[in-house]
Amino acid sequence: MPIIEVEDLTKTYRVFQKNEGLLGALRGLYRREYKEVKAVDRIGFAIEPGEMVAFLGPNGAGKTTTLKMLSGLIYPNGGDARVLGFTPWRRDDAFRRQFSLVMGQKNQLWWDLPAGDSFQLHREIYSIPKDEFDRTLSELIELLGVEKLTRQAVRELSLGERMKMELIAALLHGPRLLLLDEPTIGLDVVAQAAIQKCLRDYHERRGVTMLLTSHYMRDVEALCDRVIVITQGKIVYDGPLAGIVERFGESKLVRLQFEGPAPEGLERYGEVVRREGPFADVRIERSRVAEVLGAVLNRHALADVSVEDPPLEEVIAKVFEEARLAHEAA
Ligand SMILES: Nc1ncnc2c1ncn2[C@@H]1O[C@H](COP(=O)(O)OP(=O)(O)OP(=O)(O)O)[C@@H](O)[C@H]1O
Repeated sequence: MPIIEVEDLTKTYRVFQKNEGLLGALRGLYRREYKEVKAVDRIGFAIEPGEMVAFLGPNGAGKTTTLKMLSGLIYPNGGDARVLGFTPWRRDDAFRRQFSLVMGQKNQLWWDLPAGDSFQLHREIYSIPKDEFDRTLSELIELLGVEKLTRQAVRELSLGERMKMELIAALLHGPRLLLLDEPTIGLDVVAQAAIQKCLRDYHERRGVTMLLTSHYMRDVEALCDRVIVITQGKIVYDGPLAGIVERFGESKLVRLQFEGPAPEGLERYGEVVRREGPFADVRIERSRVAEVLGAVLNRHALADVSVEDPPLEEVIAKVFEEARLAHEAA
C-alpha cells in the first residue's frame, strides 16, 4: 500500500489586493478586492514505502504548499490525500507520530539553548521511552558526527551543524515518512554533501520514505531515483530520474581527444563548446551521436572519446521552460 496517495489535490489562496496611494488604501477599507492564486491544481501521485522522491519545480510552483497539505498544516480546497493511511489535515495524533517535516528555512530548535535540551523536549512531546530515546539519540549523533555539539547553544552553531541538529530532532521519534523542504538551502557544497550522506545512510539503515524539495540538483542526484516535477501547480513529469534526461535532454556532450591537434570544421556535427590542443567537446543531437562518431572515426585518428548526458540543471531548466511555454499557450 502506498505511503502517500494524492488525488486531484488542489489549493487556491485568496490574496488581498492593496490599492496604491492613500485614496486606494481608503477605498480598500470598505471594498476589499481579492485575487485567487491557484497554488496547486488537481495533482495526483502515489509514493510507495522506502522510496526517495524529489519534488522539483521553479519558484512558486506549489511544492511547499503541497508539503504543507501532506503534513496537515493547511487544508486543501479540493481533492484528497492519504498519508500513512490518514487524512493529514485531520491531524490525528497517531499520524503526527509517524512523520516529520523539515523546512530548511525554519528552525524548530530553541535558539538560545543547546540542541540537547530541545531533544529532551521532543522526548516529552512524543512520549518516547527513555531507553529508546537514549539509543536513538546516540545512533543519530554518531551518524551525523555531532558528538561535541549538542551541549552548545544552537545560535553558536554553523548553518550546516544546525541543519544536522534539526534532522536529529526530526528523526528522534523514528518517523516512517520524512518530508524535506530544501534541507540544504544556504549550505556550502561540503556541508550539502554531508547532509546528503546522512540522509542516504539513515535511509539505508531505516528504510524511511522521503519526499524532498530542492533547487540543488546535486541533492537530487545523490538521493533520489524518482522525480516529480511541478510547475504552475500542475505535475508535468513523474518518473525515473534517468528518464527525465532521456526525454528532455535533447543533446549529448561528446568529448573527443585526437591523436594530433583537434581539426577544424567540427561545427558541422554540432555545437563546439571547447577546442583546446587535441581536445574538442561537441554538443550533438542525441539521435545523431552514433552517426557522428562513425564519421569522425572515419576521418580522424582518435586517442579517446566519451559521451556524456547534459547536466541535470540544464535538463530540468528545459522541463520548466517547456511547461511555462505550454501554460502560456493554453
Ligand atoms: N500563504 C499564502 N498566501 C497566498 N499565496 C500564497 C501563500 N503561500 C504560497 N502562496 C502562493 O502560492 C504559489 C505557490 O507557492 P509555494 O510556496 O507552494 O511554491 P514553491 O514551489 O514552494 O516555491 P519556492 O521554490 O519558491 O519555495 C505562489 O504563487 C505563492 O505566491
